[in-house]
Amino acid sequence: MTNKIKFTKMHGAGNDYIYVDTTRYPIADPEKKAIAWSRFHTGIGSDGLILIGTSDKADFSMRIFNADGSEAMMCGNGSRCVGKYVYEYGLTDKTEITLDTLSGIKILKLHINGKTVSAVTVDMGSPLETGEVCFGKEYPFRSTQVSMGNPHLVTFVEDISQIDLPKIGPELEKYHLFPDRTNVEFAQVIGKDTIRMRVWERGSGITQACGTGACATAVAACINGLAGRKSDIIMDGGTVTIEWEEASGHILMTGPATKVFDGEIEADNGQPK
Ligand SMILES: N[C@@H](CCC[C@H](N)C(=O)O)C(=O)O
Repeated sequence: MTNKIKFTKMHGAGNDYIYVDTTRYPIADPEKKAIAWSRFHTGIGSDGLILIGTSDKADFSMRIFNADGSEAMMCGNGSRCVGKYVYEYGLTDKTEITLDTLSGIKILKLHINGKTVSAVTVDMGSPLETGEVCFGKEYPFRSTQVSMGNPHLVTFVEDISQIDLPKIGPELEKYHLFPDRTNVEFAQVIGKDTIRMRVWERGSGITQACGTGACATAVAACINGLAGRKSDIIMDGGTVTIEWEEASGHILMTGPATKVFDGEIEADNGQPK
């Protein structure tokens, strides 16, 4: 007998994940499912898998698995989509939702348009660690490390179109200074408080957008005097607005959340027998 699981494909600025309500469909071996289902030819195709569940500390919980099966502490774009999912699928009628993640409890404020959620503002908390990295002769730039619960390495360059992201992304992801690997962002200031950013994500490769990466980029820009406390981060798949609140020290991320389709998959699809 096959065990069918209902899922929803959603994206935040093009960063696409498979979402499963685990209160209805508990998922065994999520690491293996993330690998199998994220594959484009034999699975559903995605940047990873996001599990929505219950929590004794918050309204809902979120777990995020990259396409290589590794579990991450936080997902900015995913958290906005979880807000849209729980509201539009009737799991809550609240428009302010608490979300339990491995990186702490995040507060989601839903922007409602009729019966749908058009955008979400997430209080991402404070950036945890920041620091400068110099690579000496190996790479001719200075980068800024920022933790948004998960690790980011942000490098500002004069011309982002000159960056060979498929080559340098995986090299920096696994660079010896980063034992837990890192997400890699290259960014270019293109106007006042307007930054173009491209990302190589730890565990998923090039994605169209990264929410925590956008937060890290805005923080790095502010620390390095390249932007003020509020900036627009333009990524391949869309734009998010990041505000680093002075009073609280928290980062507020506002951006879109979009449903693509609902589907059903056999639980063992794509997995080695
Ligand atoms: N795309 C996400 C981040 C997903 C996790 C990341 N690849 C990691 O391993 O830390 C986002 O929108 O924040």
